[in-house]
Amino acid sequence: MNGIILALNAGSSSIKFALHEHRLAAQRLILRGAIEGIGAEPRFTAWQPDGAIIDREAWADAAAPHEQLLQPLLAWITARLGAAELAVVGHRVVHGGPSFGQPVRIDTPVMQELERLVSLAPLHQPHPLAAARAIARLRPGLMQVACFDTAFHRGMPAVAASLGLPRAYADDGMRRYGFHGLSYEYLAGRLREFAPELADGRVIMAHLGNGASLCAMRHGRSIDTTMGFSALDGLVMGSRCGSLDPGAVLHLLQARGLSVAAIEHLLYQESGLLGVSGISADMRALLASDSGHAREAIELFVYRIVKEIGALTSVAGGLDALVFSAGIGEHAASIRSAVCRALAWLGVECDESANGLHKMLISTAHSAVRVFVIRTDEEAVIAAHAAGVLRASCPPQAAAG
Ligand SMILES: Nc1ncnc2c1ncn2[C@@H]1O[C@H](COP(=O)(O)OP(=O)(O)O)[C@@H](O)[C@H]1O
Ligand SMILES: CC(=O)OP(=O)(O)O
Ligand SMILES: [Mg+2]
Repeated sequence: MNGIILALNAGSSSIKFALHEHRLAAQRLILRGAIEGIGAEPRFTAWQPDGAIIDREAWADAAAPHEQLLQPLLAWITARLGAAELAVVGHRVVHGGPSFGQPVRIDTPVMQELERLVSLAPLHQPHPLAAARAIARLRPGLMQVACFDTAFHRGMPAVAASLGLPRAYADDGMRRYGFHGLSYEYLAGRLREFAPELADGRVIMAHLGNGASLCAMRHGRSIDTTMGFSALDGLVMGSRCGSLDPGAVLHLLQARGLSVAAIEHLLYQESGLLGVSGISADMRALLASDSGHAREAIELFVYRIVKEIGALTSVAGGLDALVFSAGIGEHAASIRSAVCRALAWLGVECDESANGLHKMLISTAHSAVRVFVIRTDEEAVIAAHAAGVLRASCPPQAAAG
């Protein structure tokens, strides 16, 4: 099976994409791109594999939602591809619910099942579904594949997945699912490549982007993670509060009289770094600010990471390696440094000069825990999964190519 694979990753504040060529069962990156700052100042950028910029422009008006940005994105991709044909489109779908534990071809029943999960991930789930519908209209017959953030955590021990609710609710799919699984799958693969002696050990990965979570791994598999039933749980994020006493939700409903829609908006869109700082959900803006509220927001962000690393270290029975990734984890040296300082009791020792240079290994030779910065690539995992589903659907003689 040969052809071009489009991987689409609609996150909460960005749409990232990549084009890969699939030939002779190997994948080659052609280009990658992103629309960032969605909801504030959408900017489109496309890069060659070596990082050179192909195109950069401000796009549409500030209020344009994900859906409106898809049309110009698809037009740009089509123009760029020229005569080359897309063979398959892979989508990052945040929630697979109880039904989907591996990548699946999107058809009408799958689409209906995924629509039912929108309320569990209102910031994310609608975007790939809207994209899949738009692509089906423009290119009927083109195979589309859903790749799930939740799938990586499917094998989590039952005790880690339990919400502690009565059994009937658990039987009905109310469990801790975990997210950012495509990123964790990529990071686990990379760690195995360059530090195979650590890949089977006690590892905590920190995916710190607009959405943020931690994942504890043994043998490269998830044993627990900070996000749970929804992508609201765990760490403080750009505009999500993270772990919240459920009593606070009852209070908002009963004593404050907020509607369900207002509470959903409050918890997903108005809280976290944005809510605490009153300035921005964007870590860059907070780091550049001299406001006391921005400092408080950053302090809370770091505090929750440190606290949850403590909990996950207990679950893993110790810590051999800590990996920072995603927008903040890859670029914000001061955040990494603050987390490492607070983990000195675990024997974590950051090499500040390597950290400042964003080197891949940022712990000192004496550190009891090796600390890495690894650039994540969810799109590469999406492309590999999409190619796998396409290959599996090809007749054997075609699949040989
Ligand atoms: N150089 C940087 N310094 C600090 N934070 C950064 C930097 N670059 C990106 N970020 C932060 O990364 C976050 C976005 O991460 P990303 O993984 O791209 O998000 P998404 O969840 O939309 O995929 C934002 O908070 C942004 O401020
Ligand atoms: C699940 C999630 O929070 O994703 P993102 O970080 O892309 O918002
Ligand atoms: Mg992301």
